[in-house]
Amino acid sequence: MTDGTEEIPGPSGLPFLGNVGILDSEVPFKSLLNLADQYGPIYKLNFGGRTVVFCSSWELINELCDEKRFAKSVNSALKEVRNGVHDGLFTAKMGEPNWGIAHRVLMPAFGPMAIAGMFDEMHDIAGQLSMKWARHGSSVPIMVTDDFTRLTLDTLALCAMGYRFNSFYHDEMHPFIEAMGSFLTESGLRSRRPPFTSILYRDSTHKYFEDIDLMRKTADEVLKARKETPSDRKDLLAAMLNGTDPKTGQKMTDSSITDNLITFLIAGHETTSGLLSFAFHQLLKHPEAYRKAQDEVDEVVGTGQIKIEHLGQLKYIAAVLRETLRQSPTIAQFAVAPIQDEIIGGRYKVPKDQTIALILAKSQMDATVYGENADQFRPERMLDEDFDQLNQKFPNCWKPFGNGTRACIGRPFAWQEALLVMAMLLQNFNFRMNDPNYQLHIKQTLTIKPKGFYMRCSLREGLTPTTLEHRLSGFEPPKGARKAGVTAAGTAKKGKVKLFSVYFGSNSGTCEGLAHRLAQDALSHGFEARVVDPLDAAHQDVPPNEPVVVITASYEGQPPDNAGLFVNWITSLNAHEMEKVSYAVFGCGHHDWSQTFHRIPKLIDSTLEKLGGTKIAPIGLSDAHCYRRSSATRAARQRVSYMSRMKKSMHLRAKKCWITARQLISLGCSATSGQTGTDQVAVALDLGGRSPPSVADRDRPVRYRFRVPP
Ligand code: HEM
Ligand SMILES: Cc1cc2nc3c(=O)[nH]c(=O)nc-3n(C[C@H](O)[C@H](O)[C@H](O)COP(=O)(O)O)c2cc1C
Repeated sequence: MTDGTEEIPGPSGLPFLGNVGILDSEVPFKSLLNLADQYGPIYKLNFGGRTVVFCSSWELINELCDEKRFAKSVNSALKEVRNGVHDGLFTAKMGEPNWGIAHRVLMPAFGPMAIAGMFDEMHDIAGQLSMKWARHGSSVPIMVTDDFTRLTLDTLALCAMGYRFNSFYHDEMHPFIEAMGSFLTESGLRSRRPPFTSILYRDSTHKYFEDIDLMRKTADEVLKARKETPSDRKDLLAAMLNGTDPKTGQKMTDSSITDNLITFLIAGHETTSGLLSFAFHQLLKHPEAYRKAQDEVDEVVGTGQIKIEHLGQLKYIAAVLRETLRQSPTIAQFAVAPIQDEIIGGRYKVPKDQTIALILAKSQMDATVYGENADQFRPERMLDEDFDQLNQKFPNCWKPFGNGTRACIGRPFAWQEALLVMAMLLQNFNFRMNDPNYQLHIKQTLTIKPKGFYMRCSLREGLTPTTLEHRLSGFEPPKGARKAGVTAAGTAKKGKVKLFSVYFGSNSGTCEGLAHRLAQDALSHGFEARVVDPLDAAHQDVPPNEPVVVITASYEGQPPDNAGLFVNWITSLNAHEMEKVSYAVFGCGHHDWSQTFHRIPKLIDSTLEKLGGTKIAPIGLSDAHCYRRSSATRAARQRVSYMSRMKKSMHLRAKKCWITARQLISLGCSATSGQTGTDQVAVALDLGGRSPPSVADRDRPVRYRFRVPP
C-alpha cells in the first residue's frame, strides 16, 4: 500500500458467504491452526460480511495484550452467549456498568481466604469422584471428560451457591446441565452461521431459547430459596446478595445475580474439566512426568488426608497444569478490539472496534519463546523459577486465563480445585489408558476438551474402597506417611509462651484473615497472640513492651472501616507517645489505585516511627493485582528481599520475635492476591520441603524460595 502498510492476508471467499465454509464444523479451531500455518501469524476471514482478524505469534499476542490500545471484544460466540446471561461478567461489553458493580462486589469472594474457605467443599466433591471410581473398580472404563465435568459443575454449584447437583448419584445429568450444554453448543454454531440463514434453523432456535429459559428459572429458584432461607454461608451467592459496590454504593440486581450465577457455571466448569482431562491424558502419554507427579504427592501428602497446606507444595503438579494449559488452553482463543484505529505488527492497519482473535493454542507453541521443542510436553520448563523467567523474558507468552482487567476472576478457584483433584487421584489410584492406541481428538464447544478419552484406574497399595473412604475423611492415622510435609498449626510447643498483639484494618476480610492465621500459626512456635483485633481496638491503647503487628488495607486512600479511629488518633499525636511500642506493619493494596497505593499502611508505619516507636521490621507491602507477570514477579522479588530484611531485623532487634518474622513473611506471601485476587493466586511461601523453621533453627540462615502460582 502507498502508506507503507500491508494488506492482511487471508483466503478469498464466496460472494455474501465469505469464508463461512472454510472452518471445520466440529472443530473450527483446528482449521484456524491450519490457516495460521498457511497464511502466517496474522490473517483475516470474512463470515458473511463480518471480518475477523486472527493472530497467533507471541509477538503479536504480546502487542494485543496492551490494554491501553486494545480492549476485550464481545463478539462471535460470546455475543450469542449474551442471549442467556446478558451483561454477566464474562459477556459484558467494556464499560457496561453491571460489569463494574459485579466485579467489585465479587472480587473479595475470590480472594485467597475466601477460596481457601471453599477447600472442604471442594474436597467433598473430589471425594465423591474418588469413591465412585474406587467402587467401580478397574474393570469399568472411565469416560474422563464426563466425570470431570460432573466434578467441576458440582464443585462450582456447591461452593458458589450451596447447591448440590449430586451428579455422581445419577446416570443422567441434571436438566440444568443438559440445557447449559446444548445452549453453549448452539451459541457456538449460531456464531458461525451467516445472519440471513437463521430461518433455516427455527427448531434449533426454539430449543435454544427453551434452554435459556430453563437455566434462568433454575438459577432464579436458587436465588429465591436463599432469600427465603438465609444462611450464614460465605459463598459467591452471599457475596452477590449482601455485597455493596464500594465505588457506586449500588447492590447487584436480582437479574444480574441470575446472570452471574449462570455465568460462573458456564465459565468455570468446562474450562477446569478440560484442564483436568488434558492433564491426565498428558500424564498417561508421558510416564516419566506421571511418576514425578505421583512421587511428589507421596512425598508431600504421604498416606494421610490432603490438607490445603499441601497444595502450595505441589510444584511439579502445578508445572504439569501450566504445561497442559500451554499446549491445550481450554479457552483456545479470546478476542480484543482496538480502542482507536491501529497499526499492528508494525505494518497492518486495523480499524477501531475490529474483532481480533488471539489464538492461544498457536501462540503458546511459538518456538521464539519455547524453543524447538515447543511441541513437547515438558513440565520442567514450567517449574516456578523457570516459569517466572520465561514470563519476564517473553511477557504474555502464557495467557490461558485471559488478559488484564477482563482476565479470569475464577483462576484461584480453578487452581485450587485442579491441584486438589490431581493430588487426590494420584495419591489413591493408578491409571492407565483404556485403549493404549488412543490418539487425541478434540471436542469443541466454547472450550476444547479431549474427545472419546477413556481411562481405567485401580486403587493403590492395597487400598480398598472402605479404607479409601477412611483416608478421605481423615479417619486413618497418617501412619507410614512418607513425610508429613506440614507442621500442624495451633499446637503450642512446650516452653514459655511469648506474647504479641495483632491488629488488622480490613473491609473485605483479607487482612483480618491474615491476622488470624498469623495468630493461629504462632502457637506452634511458642508465641501467642494476646489479641487479634481491629485496629480501632488499639485506639489510644497500643500495647507497650511486646511486638505489635499491624496488617491493613486502604480504601480510596482512606483507612478501612475498622481502622479510621486509630489512624485519626495517631496522626493527631505529635510527641513521643509510641516510645515503648515496637511494631511491624504489613500492607495489602492494589496498584490500580496508583495515587493512594498502600497509603494507609505506609502512613501508619511512618507515623508510629515519628512518634518514637521501634520498627522491628521494615514495612512489607503486597499488590493484590498482579495481572501481569512482570508485576507478579516484581512483587515476589520485593517480598524475598522484604522477607530477608525482616527476618534479620526481627531476630537481631527483637530477639524473641522470630516467629513473628516468619509468620509475617508467610503473610507477605499470602497477601499478594488480596481481596482482588482476580487473576493472581497468592505467592505462596515455600520452605523447600522443610517444616517451618523451629526456634532452634533461628540462628541458621534459612534459604527460602518463592513460587508464583500462575
Ligand atoms: C482452567 C480453568 C479456567 C480457564 C482456563 C479460564 C479461562 C478464562 C479466560 C481465558 C477468560 C477471559 C475470556 C475473554 O477474555 O473473553 C476467563 C474469564 C472469566 N472466567 Fe475463567 N477460566 C477458568 C476457570 C474459571 C472458573 C472456575 C470460574 C468461576 C468460578 C471462571 C469465571 C470466569 C469469569 C466470570 C470470567 C469473566 C471475567 C471478566 O470479564 O470480568 N473461570 N476465564
Ligand atoms: C473500592 C476499593 C478501593 C481501594 N482503594 C485502594 C487504595 O486506595 N489503595 C490501595 O493500595 N489499595 C486499594 N484497594 C485494594 C485493597 O486495599 C486490597 O484489595 C486489600 O487486599 C483489601 O484488604 P481487605 O480484604 O482486608 O479489606 C481498594 C479496593 C477497593 C475494592
